[in-house]
Amino acid sequence: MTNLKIVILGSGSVGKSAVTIQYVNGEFVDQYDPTIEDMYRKVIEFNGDHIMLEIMDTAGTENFLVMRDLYIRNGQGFILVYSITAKSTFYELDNIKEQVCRVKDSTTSRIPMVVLGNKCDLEKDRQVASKEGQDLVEKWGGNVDFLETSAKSKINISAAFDQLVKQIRSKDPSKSKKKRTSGGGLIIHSLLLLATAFTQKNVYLINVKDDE
Ligand SMILES: Nc1nc2c(ncn2[C@@H]2O[C@H](COP(=O)(O)OP(=O)(O)OP(=O)(O)O)[C@@H](O)[C@H]2O)c(=O)[nH]1
Repeated sequence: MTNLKIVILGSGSVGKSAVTIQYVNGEFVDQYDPTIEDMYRKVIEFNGDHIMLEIMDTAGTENFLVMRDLYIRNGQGFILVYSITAKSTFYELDNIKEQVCRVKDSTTSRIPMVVLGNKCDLEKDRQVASKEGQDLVEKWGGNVDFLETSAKSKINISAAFDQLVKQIRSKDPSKSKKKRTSGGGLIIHSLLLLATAFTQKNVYLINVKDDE
């Protein structure tokens, strides 16, 4: 089974955990409990294949920002979340996107990325117009998807992850490389995979939540 590593990024209290838990467990968490880091797993079917999603829900609070580089390095796809009720969380996305591109040493055209304007059930408290979200991803270029979501009302939650998986599959650089990989290349590739798995074990062991 293929494993895909997804990282959820965004400021504190925008709903990263709520979106993830709604997707994985189908329930809405009402109370606010700041995340340090949590890892969730969910098996999905995509184009006839079974895929294990490993979803890393990261900390939005300042104290844990140094960990972000590590998660980004290991991630294959990124969900950037802001809250439509807090303008500052929207402004923060430019920095987060830059950080992802810097750590991955790549651009949005090659990095699978979806932007979520969460808490869209709170229309009366809206501070960020839908068009601002759409304009942001257009400014970034590279076919980044944008959706407004509600973890509470279960709006666009599955769609967000589906779109990300679709991007990971279509932007996957290994697909084009596979054809050209020689025997030596394969050994190096396997060693790299082993090294990555070892690093990830250390990272993910901190606090693993598992829906299995
Ligand atoms: N109305 C509404 N509330 C939401 C929604 N998503 C999250 N919340 C609430 O917002 C608060 C923060 O949600 P979390 O999921 O903990 O936010 P977070 O981004 O993981 O926060 P950190 O762990 O600090 O990074 C909680 O009280 C949630 O119940 C939503 O879609 N609608």
